[in-house]
Amino acid sequence: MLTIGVLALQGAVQEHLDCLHSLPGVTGIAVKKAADLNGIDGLILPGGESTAIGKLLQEFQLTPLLIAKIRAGLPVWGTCAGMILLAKTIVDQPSCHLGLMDITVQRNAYGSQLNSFTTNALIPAVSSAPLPLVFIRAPYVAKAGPNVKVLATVADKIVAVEQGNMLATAFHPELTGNLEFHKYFVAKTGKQKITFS
Ligand SMILES: NC(=O)CC[C@H](N)C(=O)O
Repeated sequence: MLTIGVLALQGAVQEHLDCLHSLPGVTGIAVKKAADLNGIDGLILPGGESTAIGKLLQEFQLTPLLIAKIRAGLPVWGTCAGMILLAKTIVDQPSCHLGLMDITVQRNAYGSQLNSFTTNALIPAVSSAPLPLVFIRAPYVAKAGPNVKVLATVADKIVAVEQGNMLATAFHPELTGNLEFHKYFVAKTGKQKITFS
């Protein structure tokens, strides 16, 4: 059984847990405090509001611990606000949060909540069929370093990236009913014991 944590300070936590629980051989747990990080095989940083999540990480003294665990190789996947938390640089902001991924992100890059949209894209690394992508006050990657693999672009903007043990998507696979991205991340935890049909 693989255990995947979902950072549960704010945002779309339950939606990710529901997706994880629908995968055979996978259990999802809500991560609220340092002790919850023990024994997890991977961690999802959900969408929500990156400033709020960043503040709560500081308040609960989780920032240095998370940085250390991810640097040590803990597989992590940031969705939307989670992508912003992972970024080394945030456009027009003097500081970052975890600052681990070699990407520059533009927050709210598509406008306000009203400009949220859904589209489909083929992401060959993840699935042979086009995947539904939901963008909600989403960021995009304005710049990616040489060690960053671009997994997906939409209208020439980078929206999914991978760097070693880190995966980040500007969109929300947990809101689509399509589990391909969750399967991809679970497989990425390195324990390929699980093969999904
Ligand atoms: N859906 C999301 O996670 C939105 C992210 C949010 N706009 C932020 O900047 O933190």
